[in-house]
Amino acid sequence: MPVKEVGITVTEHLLREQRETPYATGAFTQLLNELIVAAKIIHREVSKAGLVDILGSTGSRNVYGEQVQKLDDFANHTIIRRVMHTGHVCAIASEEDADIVEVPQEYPRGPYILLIDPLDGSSNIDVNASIGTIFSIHRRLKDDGPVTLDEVLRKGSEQVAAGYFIYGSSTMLVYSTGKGVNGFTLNPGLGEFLLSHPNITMPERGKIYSVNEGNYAYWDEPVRRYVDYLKTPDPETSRPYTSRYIGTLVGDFHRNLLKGGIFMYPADRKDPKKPRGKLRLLFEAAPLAFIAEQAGGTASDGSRRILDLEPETLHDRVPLFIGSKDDVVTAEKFLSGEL
Ligand SMILES: O=P(O)(O)OC[C@H]1O[C@](O)(COP(=O)(O)O)[C@@H](O)[C@@H]1O
Repeated sequence: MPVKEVGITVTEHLLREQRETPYATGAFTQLLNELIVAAKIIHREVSKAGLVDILGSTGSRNVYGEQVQKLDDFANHTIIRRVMHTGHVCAIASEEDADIVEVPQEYPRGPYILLIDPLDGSSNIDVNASIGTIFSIHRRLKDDGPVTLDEVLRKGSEQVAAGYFIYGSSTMLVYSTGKGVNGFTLNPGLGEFLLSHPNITMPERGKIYSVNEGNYAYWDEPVRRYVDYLKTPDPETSRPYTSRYIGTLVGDFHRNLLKGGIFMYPADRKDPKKPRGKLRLLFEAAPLAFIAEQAGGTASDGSRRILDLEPETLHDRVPLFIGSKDDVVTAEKFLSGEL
């Protein structure tokens, strides 16, 4: 792969990848281009959120019993509407929808299944902190006919692509099709995502840890010991690590992707209904694990590789330890009792 030219548009980058993919039909490029249009529309609403009636809740609750924020709803419908008519997807699964959203038979349908967390970091929408959109793309198993749940409940290692948009100090797209990770920044003047972070690689070990320490009392003992270890001074291992926690998975992951470090959302005993933590395997953990591994990092549930986990239901939750390889491996050693 020739040296990436910073500043090329994401469409040019996609077309180059397409040219290097013998069986490519252009369907994937067009699907991602529609996702990008949806993200630009969401970016526009996010950037003026304080001025228009799009903050606050819709008053309804999602499949997890969480308040649905207006921007959640807007993002969900914007993505589904844009992607539905491309002719390249046969089904969409969203964190905000209880069931699979199948593309009606009368619509042109394609080989891809799109999974989305339309607006990640809902708790940060009203306070102007970074939020994001996470996506994961699978190729369907069957040639046609109704899409069945087993075609959607797939291991993360079967993803053909994954990525996220982050709406922060700038709006960025970070994605991978399994050939490394690249980052693009939206130039609002041009309305184009331009290559700004070619071939992102995650440092082997970081100096940052991100976790909601407010849950400390509810963690298992090994998790507490690991976090205590990170806070214990030892210059040789750059400890104590610095604590950083935005409370938006995409934001915390993105920082650690660029600077190194570990993000954790361990299982906790706070809510017996959620023994396996808060984050969703299909919509959050698997797509970010795909990016992490493509950038030389890793992701586990504390003992097993996230990309090997077989989802049982659409809305499975999973503990998540993701980031620099050495840091996640050390965390796993604490959780297994080796350390
Ligand atoms: O407020 P908590 O418990 O620390 O949880 C924060 C985590 O929950 C999330 O907001 C969950 O995602 P959603 O906003 O998509 O529901 C993550 O982005 C974030 O890492």
